[in-house]
Amino acid sequence: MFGFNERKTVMQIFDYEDIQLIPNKCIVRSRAEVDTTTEFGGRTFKLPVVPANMQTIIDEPLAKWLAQHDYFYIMHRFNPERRLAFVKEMHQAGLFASISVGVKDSEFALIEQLASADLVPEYITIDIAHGHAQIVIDMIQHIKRLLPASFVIAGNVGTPEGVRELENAGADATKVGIGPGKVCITKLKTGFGTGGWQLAALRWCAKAARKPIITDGGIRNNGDIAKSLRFGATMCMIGSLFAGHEETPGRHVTVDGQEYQEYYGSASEYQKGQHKNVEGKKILLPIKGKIADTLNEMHEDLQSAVSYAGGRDLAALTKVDYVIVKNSIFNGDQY
Ligand SMILES: NC(=O)C1=CN([C@@H]2O[C@H](COP(=O)(O)OP(=O)(O)OC[C@H]3O[C@@H](n4cnc5c(N)ncnc54)[C@H](OP(=O)(O)O)[C@@H]3O)[C@@H](O)[C@H]2O)C=CC1
Ligand SMILES: Nc1nc2c(ncn2[C@@H]2O[C@H](COP(=O)(O)O)[C@@H](O)[C@H]2O)c(=O)[nH]1
Repeated sequence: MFGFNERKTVMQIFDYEDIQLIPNKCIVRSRAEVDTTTEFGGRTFKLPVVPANMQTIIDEPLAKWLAQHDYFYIMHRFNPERRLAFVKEMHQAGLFASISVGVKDSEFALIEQLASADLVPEYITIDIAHGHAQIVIDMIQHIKRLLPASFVIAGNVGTPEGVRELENAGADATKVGIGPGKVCITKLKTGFGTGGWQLAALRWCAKAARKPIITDGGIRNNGDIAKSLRFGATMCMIGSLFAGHEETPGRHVTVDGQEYQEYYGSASEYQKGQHKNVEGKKILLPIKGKIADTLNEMHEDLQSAVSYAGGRDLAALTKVDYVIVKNSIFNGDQY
């Protein structure tokens, strides 16, 4: 499958399910030798993975647990009044603070309040559906002016032009993915986005990027993490694979004797409390057990992937050959 980029040159269009990576000769005696750590924003994390900054995926106790165990986290922005105290509490506990902001006037004011209180979050993520926007550029510059030591992640975008503009404005990393999420309906409601070709969009954006990219949405299997690194991601933001754990905060519901957890979009009516500009839905996922077990399995699968790549750390994944085996648009999702 082929499409055209902005310069009208032909590019290949594919998604996670369409790609298979090609093995190289193994150079480790055991997968346990493989190092899956990654450096991001001046810290080293155990995995190139971050749970989505959504209300049914992360809360403050889980954020604290992730930081204590050397995983990257981004706290969501849906308890806006808690963020100042959250930064203070994380710092008092000797942990890094990583918060999300929007772009409303009150969010610009929050940055001013943090600066006046001399509270400097190590990471600030600007979390907007359509991140290729002047208001996001304004917010990046506002943060860089008042909190220059914070590492700023800006998004979401879906084009090289979006990546470059946010980087040029001062973003330290960009987040790529418009509409590939499991509970996303943007592609159906608006006709726009990277849903169905997120991996190709990542590749397209990564070719233009000079700073790290977080790929966001569409990861359905642990092998998709290795594929994301192959096509240019430094980090993978994941919602649905983390939804439904004992520690994730979605409400539990019982249907026909089976226990489920809610996973809903940040632009769903469940998040917003009203049916306005809805671009997200709610699904129920069976309870999966402990998040530590899922992270451990991701670690093992990624170690195995690196061994297939013929290396001993994540850099090996960035160079492997691949084949495109098929193509489909919905990535297994239904409206
Ligand atoms: N990654 C993705 O594909 C998507 C993610 N989301 C998530 O949903 C949450 C809510 O996002 P968002 O609605 O941006 O947050 P906000 O409600 O904070 O809106 C962002 C601001 O941008 C304006 N805006 C203009 N055009 C758009 C547009 N096409 N989409 C969104 N805002 C627009 C909004 O004004 P006004 O409301 O008046 O238009 C508002 O002032 C976020 O957590 C986001 O990550 C939502 C959709 C897609
Ligand atoms: N279009 C929408 N996208 C959303 C919404 N809420 C969150 N998201 C995005 O999805 C990913 C998680 O994707 P997954 O495939 O791993 O489940 C998340 O990080 C957001 O970028 C929404 O309401 N609409």
